[in-house]
Amino acid sequence: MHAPRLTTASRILVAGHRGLAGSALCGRLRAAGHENLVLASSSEVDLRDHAATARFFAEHSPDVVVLAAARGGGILTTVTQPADIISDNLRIQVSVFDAARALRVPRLLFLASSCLYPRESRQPIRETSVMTGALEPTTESYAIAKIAGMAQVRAVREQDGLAWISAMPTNLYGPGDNFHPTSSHVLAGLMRRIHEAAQSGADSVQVWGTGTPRREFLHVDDLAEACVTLLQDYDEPAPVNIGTGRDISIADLAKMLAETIGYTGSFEFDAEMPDGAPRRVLDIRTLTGLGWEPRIRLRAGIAATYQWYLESTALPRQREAVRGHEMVG
Ligand SMILES: NC(=O)C1=CN([C@@H]2O[C@H](COP(=O)(O)OP(=O)(O)OC[C@H]3O[C@@H](n4cnc5c(N)ncnc54)[C@H](OP(=O)(O)O)[C@@H]3O)[C@@H](O)[C@H]2O)C=CC1
Ligand SMILES: C[C@H]1O[C@H](OP(=O)(O)OP(=O)(O)OC[C@H]2O[C@@H](n3cnc4c(=O)[nH]c(N)nc43)[C@H](O)[C@@H]2O)[C@@H](O)[C@@H](O)C1=O
Repeated sequence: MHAPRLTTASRILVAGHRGLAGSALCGRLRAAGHENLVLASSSEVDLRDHAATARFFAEHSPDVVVLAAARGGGILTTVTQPADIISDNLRIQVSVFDAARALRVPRLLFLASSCLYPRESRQPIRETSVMTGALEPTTESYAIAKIAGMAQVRAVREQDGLAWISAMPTNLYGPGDNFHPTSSHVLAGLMRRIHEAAQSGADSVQVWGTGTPRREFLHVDDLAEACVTLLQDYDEPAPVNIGTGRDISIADLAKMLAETIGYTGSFEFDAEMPDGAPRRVLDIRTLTGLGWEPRIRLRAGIAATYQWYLESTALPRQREAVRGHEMVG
């Protein structure tokens, strides 16, 4: 099996190109001269639809596929919508993999997730820990869909000899993130809540859970670079971790966000909300062994993301409010 080279002539289908990861990857590919991108939003092609996905693939005949489309969200989404999450993700994965397999697409990268590791994994988590223990209940349906996706990628690789690979990104953040109050991941959700508290002069901000869980945060531009490294240089059956190898408690993340935003109030921890996994930090030696390393330190990444948030979301909303329009959430 020889993985085809990624060239500027490659037709690269990025599924999920409007999302956090997909948009950063498209930016990275275009910056390197890859203009031959095959893209469709979910309203153009619903990837849960097996027949529509097959037609889309047949029409465009991609050489490379990156599956960055998924139904995801933060801990509250995975707790409250497990049935939608397992069904949509399994269907998206099966449609995309079957369509790519029918065309014998030679190169495919599937983005799984670090949340598929067992809850009590030894830290930092090595790739060999996949399926070695019970899952974290708050993300179980999402994790099982991702594990099934990785199994399908590996099975196609074995049966058909195609150079398909899987990666497991850690918690991502950056420009283009979802800042919705309930469906977002922690960094974007807290950034918005702390920003709004600073604007309104609130004395305290609510933080979900106990603040003790530890997470690892990777800027999405580093993720995009990691995807390119894997497409260029990795062709093994084992899935690869994408992270920073450094973690931080949620309480300390809240403090770092407050320092960036200039918020001087206090935090109230809501222990009624789920904590999720007690700790998740990845062993990234497989990826650093290929020459990739994370470049954006968390404090700098948070500052850049906050700047993006102000420019894209907060300032237009403030201008609307000044003009007397209703503020939209
Ligand atoms: N964000 C994170 O912290 C992490 C993400 N991941 C994984 O990385 C990948 C990318 O995540 P992220 O960028 O955050 O996700 P986003 O939620 O930002 O974007 C997901 C994209 O998937 C597309 N999509 C969803 N459902 C469908 C559908 N039925 N048909 C077609 N397209 C669909 C959406 O397209 P549209 O906009 O057109 O509706 C959207 O742009 C996912 O596989 C995710 O599981 C893994 C670890 C951490
Ligand atoms: C990568 C992985 O990420 C997800 O798992 P998670 O890391 O547990 O998700 P999270 O980012 O939503 O929360 C991290 C921690 O932070 C706490 N927390 C505090 N305050 C807020 C808050 O305001 N919002 C959120 N969302 N969490 C908060 C929260 O209680 C938890 O302890 C998977 O769902 C799945 O989507 C996935 O792939």
